Amino acid sequence: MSTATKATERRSLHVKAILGPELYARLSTTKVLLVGAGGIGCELLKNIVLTGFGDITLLDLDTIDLSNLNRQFLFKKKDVKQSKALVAAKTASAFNPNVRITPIHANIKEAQFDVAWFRQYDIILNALDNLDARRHVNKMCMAANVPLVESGTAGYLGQVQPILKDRAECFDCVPKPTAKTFPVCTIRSTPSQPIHCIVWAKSYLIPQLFGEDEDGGELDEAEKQGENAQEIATLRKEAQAFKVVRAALRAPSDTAGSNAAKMVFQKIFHSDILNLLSMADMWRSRAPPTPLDFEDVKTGTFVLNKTSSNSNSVGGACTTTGSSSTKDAKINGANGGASGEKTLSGINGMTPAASGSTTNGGLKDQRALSLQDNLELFVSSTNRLASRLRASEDTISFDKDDDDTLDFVTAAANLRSVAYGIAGQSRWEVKEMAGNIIPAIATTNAIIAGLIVLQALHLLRKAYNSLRNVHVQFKPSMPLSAITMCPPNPDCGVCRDAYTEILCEPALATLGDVVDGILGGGHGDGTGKRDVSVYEEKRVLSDPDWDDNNGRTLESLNVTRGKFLSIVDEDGIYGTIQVAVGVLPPNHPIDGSAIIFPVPLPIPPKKAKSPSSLKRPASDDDNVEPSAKRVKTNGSAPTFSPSKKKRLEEDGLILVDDANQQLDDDDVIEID
Ligand SMILES: Nc1ncnc2c1ncn2[C@@H]1O[C@H](COP(=O)(O)OP(=O)(O)OP(=O)(O)O)[C@@H](O)[C@H]1O
Ligand SMILES: [Zn+2]
Repeated sequence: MSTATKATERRSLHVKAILGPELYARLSTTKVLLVGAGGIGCELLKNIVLTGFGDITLLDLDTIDLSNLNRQFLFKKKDVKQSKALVAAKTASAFNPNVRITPIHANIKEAQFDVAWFRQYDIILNALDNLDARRHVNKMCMAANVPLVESGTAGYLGQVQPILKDRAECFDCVPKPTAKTFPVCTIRSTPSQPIHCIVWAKSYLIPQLFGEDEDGGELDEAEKQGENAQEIATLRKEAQAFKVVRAALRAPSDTAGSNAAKMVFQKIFHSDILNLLSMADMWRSRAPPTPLDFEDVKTGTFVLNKTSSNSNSVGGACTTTGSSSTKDAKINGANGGASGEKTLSGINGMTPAASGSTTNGGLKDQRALSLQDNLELFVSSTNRLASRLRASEDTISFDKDDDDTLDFVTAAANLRSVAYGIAGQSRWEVKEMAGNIIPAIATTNAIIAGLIVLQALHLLRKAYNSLRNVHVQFKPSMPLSAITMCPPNPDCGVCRDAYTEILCEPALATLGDVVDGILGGGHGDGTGKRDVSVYEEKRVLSDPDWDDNNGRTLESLNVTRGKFLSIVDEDGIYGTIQVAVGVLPPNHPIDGSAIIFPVPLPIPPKKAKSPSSLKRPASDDDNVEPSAKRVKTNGSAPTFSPSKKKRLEEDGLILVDDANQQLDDDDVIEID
């Protein structure tokens, strides 16, 4: 026996003693899937290897970034840009010579990872950082009936949730916390905090300048609806002005394009602010903004309190009750002493490293930026983005890791902050706020990874009474709270559905054949032919009054491997049947049937509810009813031209027209 093997044996003595010989022996053949090799994933991989799990599949779609190295300790600097799954598997294999780790560099949502693939595992451990992937794995685990341990951390906070179909709540049983919301007016007209300016730059300005062109359709529509004509005229003027600067940003750099950055600046920080000032009602209870002037800022002669003289009231009063902005802010060295009295430093927003200086101390990203710094950054980042548009990119959207967009958002948000007398932010802070980043804490990840293993062991032992939802919380008196599992939410649109699977050739199987086959001919099976609607995600493929797609193949409807058909009972008597689409086995005869149906057919549970409370198949982000009254589709996903509001909402923000408006709690903040 080699020395290494002896050392491993010695080390496993403790684990064996704790787990007992039976469970310990079982672990070596237990097939575990670990999804995510990031902060939690690295800790967890180390834990399960050392616990004695012998057959691990590790899946992650990403490559290693330099910024991962502070906490994802399975990676070294030389590994940057390599696959996380491959490197983590290689590093952790050395911890136990008996472990087999199969790395997969892929997205867990890919079609190849269908229900049959999930079913091969004894347990699945999630170490993900986004809701979409979490929801996907949760649903696949419901379909495959495999236990799952879900987890997440956000700074000092963390959570572990064991999930087992029919026994405990699934990930979607409980609505997630509502996203941070801002009234539209606060973002568009009356910001009072740095975050308002950052959201404006990231979610409004970037799409306006670098996103898809707006067709003005929504204004035509608003006009038809008889909305305030004057306000619509103002918005049209604004849209027209955006068209001009958009064109300049795309024009060759030796023509109008050379001046594009200045044009954008003058439009958004001068003309638009003058327009806003003309709405006198808006500034009755709050300090008005100050228009900025490009040349004055550039030459250092800009004076902050140079207010607008235009005071025509055109209404448009905003219902938001934003606090008035403080106008005694100072511009930090902005004017090179030209006026002396106006200096806007980072004020509250300044990091210690940056305090007192614009040029020295701390990391480059953490220093406070002067007004002139911001102007320079604005011009250079606008020019960089414009040259990308001219070169090849049709549209550019914000990405915290895209330096050009981050620089642009930093500069634009800070310039707007100057206009509104709000504290400026360092690039670092803007990245954190715009990217919704909560700094990851390695210790929290480590605690959570340990708790995941404990819950996984309970699941494998079938010690269901020992399962707990565990929270790591910021309470010194009780840093951990363990909550007894709740039964599934009877209204959950994911785990209360009946899951089944067909194996088929999607190019031959028709929608009608699949649905008829699943419903079956009579009692004791799929409960027979009845009025149903059929969906794929949010697409309606058929309903009792519309069967145009029934003769079409699944392939032509884009319902292929890894996807689900949801069969919803229109009378509200039975629960929804979720039909997972899988592939025919390799030995299936060429002249065999195009569809293999499950035996026995699924029996959807009877619902206690009235037809009026019909629930659509769960989806991740809207509250549309399930019935066939939704957008019908011939197979391709419906396309929208999202309004500005919608786009802002897609950024994770719910925009309300009025600060008092009630919100649905369907939207969620992700924790990572
Ligand atoms: N759909 C997915 N399929 C596979 N892996 C995924 C998927 N979504 C997220 N992941 C992986 O989950 C891991 C989450 O880890 P973590 O929260 O530490 O994120 P990170 O990207 O490493 O760090 P940061 O976001 O702070 O830069 C990441 O490695 C990410 O690539
Ligand atoms: Zn559920």
